Amino acid sequence: MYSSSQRYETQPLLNQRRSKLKWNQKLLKWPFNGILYGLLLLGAIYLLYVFIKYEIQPETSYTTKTRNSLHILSIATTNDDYLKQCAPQVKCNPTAKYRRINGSCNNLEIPTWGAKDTPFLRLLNANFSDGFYKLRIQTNGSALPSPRVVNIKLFLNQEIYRVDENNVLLLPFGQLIAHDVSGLFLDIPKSDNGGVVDGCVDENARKTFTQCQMVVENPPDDPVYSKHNIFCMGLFRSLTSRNYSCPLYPTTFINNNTHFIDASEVYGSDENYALHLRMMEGGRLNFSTSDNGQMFCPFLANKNLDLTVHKKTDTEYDTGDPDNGNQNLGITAMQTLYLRYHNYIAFKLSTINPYWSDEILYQESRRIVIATIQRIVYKDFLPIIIGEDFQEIYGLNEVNIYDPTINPSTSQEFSTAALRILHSIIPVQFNFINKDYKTEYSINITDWMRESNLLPLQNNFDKLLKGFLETPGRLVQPSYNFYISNFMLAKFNEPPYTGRDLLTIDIVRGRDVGLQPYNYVRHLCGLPFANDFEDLVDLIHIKDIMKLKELYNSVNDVDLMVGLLLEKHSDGAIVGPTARCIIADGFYRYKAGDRFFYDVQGQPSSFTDGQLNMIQKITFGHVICATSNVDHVQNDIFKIVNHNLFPTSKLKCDEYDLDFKEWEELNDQIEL
Ligand code: HEM
Ligand SMILES: [Ca+2]
Repeated sequence: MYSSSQRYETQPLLNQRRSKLKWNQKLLKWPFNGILYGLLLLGAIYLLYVFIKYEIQPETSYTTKTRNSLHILSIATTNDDYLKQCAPQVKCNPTAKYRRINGSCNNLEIPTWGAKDTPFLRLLNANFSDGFYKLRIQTNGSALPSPRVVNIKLFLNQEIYRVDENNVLLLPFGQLIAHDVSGLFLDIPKSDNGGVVDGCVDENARKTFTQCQMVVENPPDDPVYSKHNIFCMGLFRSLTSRNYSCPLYPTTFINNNTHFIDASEVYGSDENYALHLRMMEGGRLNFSTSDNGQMFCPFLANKNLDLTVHKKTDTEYDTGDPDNGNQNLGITAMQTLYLRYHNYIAFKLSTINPYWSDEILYQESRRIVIATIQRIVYKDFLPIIIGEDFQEIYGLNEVNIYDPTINPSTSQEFSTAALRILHSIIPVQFNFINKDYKTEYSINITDWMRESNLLPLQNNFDKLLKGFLETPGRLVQPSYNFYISNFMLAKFNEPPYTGRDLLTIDIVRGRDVGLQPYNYVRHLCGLPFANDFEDLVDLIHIKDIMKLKELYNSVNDVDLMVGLLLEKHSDGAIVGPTARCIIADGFYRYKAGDRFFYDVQGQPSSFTDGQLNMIQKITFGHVICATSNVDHVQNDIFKIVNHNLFPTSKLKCDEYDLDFKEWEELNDQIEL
């Protein structure tokens, strides 16, 4: 499968072939040579069949029209198994104007492509030690290094304290998009009395419950946890297709959200859930109001989330992403922003078209919200991540590129490794900045996880947004901040050392879902296959290569997440070439594989020229102005603009008005 590893074996193979020839010549004299050659012929035909089926036949993606030399093809052989064995029959209405909530019927030939509860795509076949589900081991048969040890040796305390030219807003927006395209749920084992089984507390559970196989032992000399007698991290494996009554081989993982960039974190990925978020009046989404009259996602009382998480209060919000919408203050702020934006547009449309039904107002507003998110992703966000030039030559700036042969699914390599590189931009703190550009206070992100009750107090939402815009971000780097690397999800009122290590989790999650090691993915991306550790020197610093050598037995064992974090960044990008390749592949799929993408023409869902023109004027700045009391926004929304040095360079929110007249009297038949 991996041609370069074969290439390195060329010499011995030739020798073998020479000796075989002599053996074959002897065989010619053998009376049964006819049978032998018959069998050989059959074998050759079979091999040819396998080769054609699995290797030569390109992924049904990328037609000649859109394909270019930077694009990669999935060479996994299992991606169609779900379609063959488990995909439900779905009836689609090809003239429907609005995308379905669960993402089905986007592709009319393969209606489940990109839908909620369908598998992540694999770019390379899964890698499990038993070929099916057991965690990967090293090529020499020994256990892989503990992910916590990998973190300690390579990344912890290696922080670069230089600030970025990008601001903190890149973080919550990036996380919003991550949750739009990916939702991997945990398989939490329960005991007979319904309690969560913790593999750290109960060592037997590690044998009884496969879900507990991922428990991470912290080393006895752990620089942080050992001081507090914490020797174990009780992590769980992810839900598999088996949990969805689809027993695929090898183990396959399911995306709980729609794969498309379709604001599923705002509206939900499930029809009933989406209905429950709606007010059913004026096209609006349900909301709660704070003491000072501001709009927030509906407050929920006494919601029992994760048993392992202690709560300071019961304030929580009902969002389209019940799993993650409350995870930290940043993401909850984004959820709030987009709830408000939806209701703002619904209100605008209702004043233009007072006779529109709730349904039309909801769907048209949703369509506009999705379009603006897609625009921000491709215009502002992605160029920062993969670099403007690369984005251009990859073809990601081309418009109207829908291609029904492209599978829009999120790849496992994308969501469980490449995009997670951006966990390194998580800062220690969020700042709350007031109208006078003064930081009123700061909070540690890790102290307030799953506890977003600060948000509706006073003008905190506005100050937090201002903080995102005005605080320089943390540089992408091969090290997560010290708090998220040790104290994530630390329990309130207990010493803060009970927390988790996000980097350890990211490494082990890659093993959980069976990602191939770095070397193979790097090679898929067109980079030279490393024959030994030293070959990594093209992209990885020699001091890190030395550490890799101490940790791993072979260069073919290095975890994907680890290699991606260590790679030198590509020109103009904030990630290295392998991460860039996987990320670009993902965003290409979300655009070229989405029939409802906002700039697609000639579909029942297409915007009119006038509407498209207007959509193209909506920036993230506009969204922020429309939904908050922030009064100035920078043109380049993710960049730091020093207010004291350039006091007039920002746009004033009250000069920012967009009208929706292009939607006026749009009384044509709307098919749902
Ligand atoms: C304060 C900010 C953030 C925190 C606290 C955070 C934390 C987490 C946690 C705890 C997980 C689940 C880990 C697991 O069990 O496997 C996760 C998953 C993930 N994160 Fe983040 N994250 C943050 C920001 C970001 C950003 C900025 C990005 C990228 C732009 C990102 C991308 C992802 C992705 C792709 C996943 C996998 C999602 C899935 O498949 O369910 N995260 N993050
Ligand atoms: Ca989605």
